[in-house]
Amino acid sequence: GELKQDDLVNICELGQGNGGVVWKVRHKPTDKIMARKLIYLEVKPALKNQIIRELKVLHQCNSPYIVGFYGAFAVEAQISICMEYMDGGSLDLILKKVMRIPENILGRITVAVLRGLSYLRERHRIMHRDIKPSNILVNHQGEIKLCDFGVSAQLIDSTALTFIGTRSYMSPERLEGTHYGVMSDIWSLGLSLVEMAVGRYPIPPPSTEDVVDLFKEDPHGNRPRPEGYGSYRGLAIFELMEWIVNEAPPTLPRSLFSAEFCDFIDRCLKKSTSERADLNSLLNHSFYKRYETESDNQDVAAWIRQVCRTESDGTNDNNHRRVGT
Ligand SMILES: O=C(NOCCO)c1ccn2cncc2c1Nc1ccc(C2CC2)cc1F
Ligand SMILES: [Mg+2]
Repeated sequence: GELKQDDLVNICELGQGNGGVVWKVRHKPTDKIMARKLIYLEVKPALKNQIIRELKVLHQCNSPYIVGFYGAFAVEAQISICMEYMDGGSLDLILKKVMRIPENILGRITVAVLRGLSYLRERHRIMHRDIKPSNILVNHQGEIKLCDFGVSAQLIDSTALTFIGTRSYMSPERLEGTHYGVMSDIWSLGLSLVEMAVGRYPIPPPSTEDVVDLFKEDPHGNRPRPEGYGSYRGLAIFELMEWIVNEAPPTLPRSLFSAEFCDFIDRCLKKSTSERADLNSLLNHSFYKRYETESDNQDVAAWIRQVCRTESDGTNDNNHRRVGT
């Protein structure tokens, strides 16, 4: 049945994105645990009703690679989007816990994102529009799913001016304001994978010694993160956008990653959309092929357990309390 505010009980806050806050809630009538995103919108009632109507299309968005949807409603100026609770959280938070994500896990993430993008395009004729680590969620079953994609055109229009992220995963053509499409999602995927592989936002690209330093292991096999590690101390947002449009795209260091992974990234991060790989060619790339055969999610489930265990019992040096952002 329809979700309504009075049936939801707050358990704890899961996070604050630009323009939205997400709560872990319990739906009393069904005792179901959900994630409830609240988006503050001062729009005329007609537009609010249109947004809710457009969000209801999410009931038809059923894929193993898309976060489940329970319902959407508006109370005054707040839009609520109630979705599947993913107990492993988003990949940006995971990345803060570990130094970087191993290539085999990035391969499984790549399979899930490409299959999620294909599902959205083939079945719903939409692109994601906001691929980045914080919009890729995982759970303890080892499932990897997409959220926060542009299903409601009116919500996109109503929030276009406020939802500018702090760091840009936007493609050069999108930053230049020319037409863009799912090719822009491919750029964002490439940039997100480089960030998760190296352990820091990749623009401006880390120097070779930066990367060697990022990968230096102490004898115990991992290194506590020094202050400010991973948190982006570089360019201001406008300089960053200029860099993306004018400078060469980031690449992966070939000495630390497989040739297939490096090639996959290079094809995603072509600045010219005509040279950039499209969805179908990536679904035939050797890097994707290497991981698409996995029949279950046990490898990811084991990794998530290990990451969450180290965070809880603090066995891992990675968990030194980090100051700064
Ligand atoms: O939340 C968003 N941006 O995040 C910025 C604010 O933290 C956005 C943006 C544009 N959108 C256009 N239509 C929807 C959304 C949308 N939210 C959203 C989309 C899909 C789902 C699926 C059920 C999983 C959940 C969602 F919350
Ligand atoms: Mg988000």
